[in-house]
This record gives sequence, structure tokens and C-alpha cells, in this order.
Amino acid sequence: MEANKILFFSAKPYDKAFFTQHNAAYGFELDFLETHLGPHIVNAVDEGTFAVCVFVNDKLTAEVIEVLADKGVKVIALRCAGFNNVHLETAKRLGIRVCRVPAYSPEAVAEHAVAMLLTLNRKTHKAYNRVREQNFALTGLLGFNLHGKTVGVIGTGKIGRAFCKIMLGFGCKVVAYDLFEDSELSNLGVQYSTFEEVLKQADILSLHCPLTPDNKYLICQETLNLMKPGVTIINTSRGGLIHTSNTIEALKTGQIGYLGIDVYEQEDKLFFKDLSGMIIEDDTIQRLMSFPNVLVTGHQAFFTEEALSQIAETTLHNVQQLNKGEEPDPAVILI
Ligand SMILES: NC(=O)c1ccc[n+]([C@@H]2O[C@H](COP(=O)([O-])OP(=O)(O)OC[C@H]3O[C@@H](n4cnc5c(N)ncnc54)[C@H](O)[C@@H]3O)[C@@H](O)[C@H]2O)c1
Repeated sequence: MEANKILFFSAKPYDKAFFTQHNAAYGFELDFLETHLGPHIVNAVDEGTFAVCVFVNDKLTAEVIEVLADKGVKVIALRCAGFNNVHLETAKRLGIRVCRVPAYSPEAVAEHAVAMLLTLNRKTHKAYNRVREQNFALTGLLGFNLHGKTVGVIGTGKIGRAFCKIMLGFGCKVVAYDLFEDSELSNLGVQYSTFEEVLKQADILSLHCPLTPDNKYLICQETLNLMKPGVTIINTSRGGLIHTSNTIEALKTGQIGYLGIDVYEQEDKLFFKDLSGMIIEDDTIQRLMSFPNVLVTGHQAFFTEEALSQIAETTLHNVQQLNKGEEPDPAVILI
């Protein structure tokens, strides 16, 4: 019988729910493992597995991919956009196809960035706790309007574009920096400028560019010094864009007025896990979480029903095409 099984790694209950629901139209055999894929578990992949379905923290090293090839696995299906965790050369050499979900819901991430901003500027995170203790006093909850403020956007791809449009709707002035200018956004009123100029003008800065070797620690002491005192920074992109200890110093001096982060450089040891009963050894995240003007969420910007539906649908569609010997869209196929 032809292999029809997809084996999932790092599977959470919500992955199981959305993939099971969408699979009704595809009819694959689905098997879900909670563990990450790595050398410790790859031997458990059984023969007859057509595809492994993986997420951001699974480790598809050359060694792991060689075992997958030995087991007859034909496809590595990433249920995310990024693919820095897959050794593509080995997959290519061994004839394993690699597909991904390049875009699922830019609005999900853009709207989360806005949610973080609105939480910080109106202190709703504090108000929520306060009223639960029947404290209806307003002292300490003074916020500021977004209307009329200058919002700096770094990266105006799919997510940055959606974010710019929302901010224009709030009546903000939007200044942006990208390697490529988007004429649709310029026509809507977004003003492109140099990176330094965006930093100098922004009351609020939101990061929407990918992390590359060239832009690691884009936000560091040097660039923080260019910004307006009391600037608000939102990062829903990648933790490595921000130099965390420089940021903590800038929070202490007030150079950063508010910080909202959905991503953190050392997040792979923390995020997507319930550590509520554990001692966290990472003092940096503990220091960050101790500031009243810092909001941390655990890489949840993508986490909407619409995005999870799209991820399941695109992934199953990709695997089905490869299973039938059809060639998927170039945007989804890496190898
Ligand atoms: N928090 C989450 O849940 C989540 C989910 C999805 C994506 N993301 C992050 O969001 C990022 C953006 O996603 P996208 O779908 O908009 O990507 P995209 O490829 O559509 O857009 C990225 C944009 O950044 C620009 N860019 C690249 N390097 C730059 C630099 N050094 N300075 C300024 N601009 C630069 C590119 O030209 C492009 O326009 C992803 O790379 C990922 O890191 C986070």
C-alpha cells in the first residue's frame, strides 16, 4: 500500500484539532507526537511514513534527515514560514522534498502588534488586575493617544503592510524603512525614509523585518541613542533583532518608555511550554517581566483561528500535491 501517513512533531492540542478537522477532506493517516524532532527521537519514525510535519523548534539536522531518508520519508512539511531549522542541502541530496506555509495571516500578527501597543499606551494590563480587586482608582493609569503620533515601521512586507494600514486608520503619521518601497503604501500616505530617520522621528517603533545575519541587534545601544526619549518599541518579528541587555538599560533610564515583545532571543527554552511550576533560570526574561511598562507574550501573534486554519489547509494541500506527484506552487516548495 502507498505510504499515506503524516507524522507530526511538537504537536500541541490545537495542532491536532485543526489538522484533524481539515484532514476530513484529504484522508491522510495523521499521527501526533508532542516531542520535538531531533536526533533523540528520529529512530521512532516508522517505515510507511510519507511526510513528517514540523514546526519552528524542531531540529532537522543533516543527521536527522539522513535517518528520515533511510526510513523512506519523502516529504518534510513545515507548518510555518521560516526554514532556518532545516538542513536543505541534505534534503536535496537525499531527494526529500521540503514545503512550507509562506503566508497564513499577516493580519493576525499585525493585529497582535496593535493589541500590544494598545495595552501599553492605555495600561489595560494594569487596569484588568486593578478592577478585579475592586480598585477603580485611575491614578497610575494615565495613557496617551495614538492619534497624531508618529509610528515608525521597520519592514513593510506582508505583516508590516497590514500594520501600516491599521496605524493610518488610527490617524497616525506612518514613517517606514524597508529595502524595497511599496508604492501602494506610499500612495496611502506612508512616508519612506532612511532607517536612522525613522528611528529619530518615531514615537512608536514596530519591527516587521525578518532576522538576517545583517540585522542582528538592529535595536542596540547605538540605535537606541538615536530615538526619542520615552519611545515605545513593539517587536513581533524575531527576538534577535533586539539586544536585550541594552534594552533593559534603556528601560531603566527611561529612554524606552514602553516595550512590547512577542519574541525573545532565548525563547526556545521558554515559549510554547507551561513552566508555571518551575524555577526559571533565565534572569534576563525575569528582569524584563518585572518592569510595569513591559508586556511579554509568548510568540502568540500568529495564534488565531484563521491563521491555524490556513496553516492546516496549506500544509495538507502541499503534502497531497507531493503525494500525487504534482508540483506545488514555487512559493511553498523549498526543495
Ligand atoms: N510573532 C509571530 O507569531 C510571527 C509570525 C509570522 C512572522 N513573524 C515574523 O514577522 C516577520 C515578517 O513577516 P512577513 O510575512 O511580513 O515577511 P515578508 O517577507 O513579507 O516581509 C519582510 C519585509 O522586511 C524587509 N526587510 C528585510 N530585511 C530588512 C531590513 N534589514 N530592514 C528593513 N526591512 C527589511 C523585506 O524587504 C520585506 O519587505 C518574519 O520574518 C517573522 O520573523 C512573526
